[in-house]
Amino acid sequence: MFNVVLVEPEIPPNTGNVIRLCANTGSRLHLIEPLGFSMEDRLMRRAGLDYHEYAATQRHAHWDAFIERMQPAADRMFAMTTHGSSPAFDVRFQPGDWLVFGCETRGLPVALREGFPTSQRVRLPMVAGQRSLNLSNAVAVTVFEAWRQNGFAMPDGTPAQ
Ligand SMILES: C[S@@+](CC[C@H](N)C(=O)[O-])C[C@H]1O[C@@H](n2cnc3c(N)ncnc32)[C@H](O)[C@@H]1O
Repeated sequence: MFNVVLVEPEIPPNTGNVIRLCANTGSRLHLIEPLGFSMEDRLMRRAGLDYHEYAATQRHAHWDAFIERMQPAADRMFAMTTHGSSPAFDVRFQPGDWLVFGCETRGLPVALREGFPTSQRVRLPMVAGQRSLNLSNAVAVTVFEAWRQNGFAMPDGTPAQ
């Protein structure tokens, strides 16, 4: 349904959580390398993921390789960032949208973030003075909001159970 893009994630359990979230919501996951860990990392293994949960995960050598391979529509990509000016709950998400998240310590690279129109730099609300949400929590909130807006439909049009 949606495409989740993690740019250079660093912490295995976060990516493990996102792999499971994508499997549970019918989303595709794109991991932009370099990753801060091996997919065989014991902390990834500890996430206890089943083989089928990896099925919707693709790795890309770097951002430009991702763009060249997937050809995402520029107007349907959203940079999820604490520096965003568009509140996530005001965006009208569509099936197939690309939701782009930064890494745990650095967030999205500034040049990449500023390549998005301000209307596509999207923020989740937080209490004033807080720094950021955990990466996998930010992905979960965003995917469920996007999915909710689209009636919790699956790619083949059937409703979720
Ligand atoms: C732990 S945060 C990164 C924190 C980093 N120190 C920074 O300043 O961006 C990891 C990612 O989660 C997403 N995220 C976390 N909190 C968010 C928020 N309030 N709004 C939008 N995205 C958020 C962003 O994609 C961010 O790059």
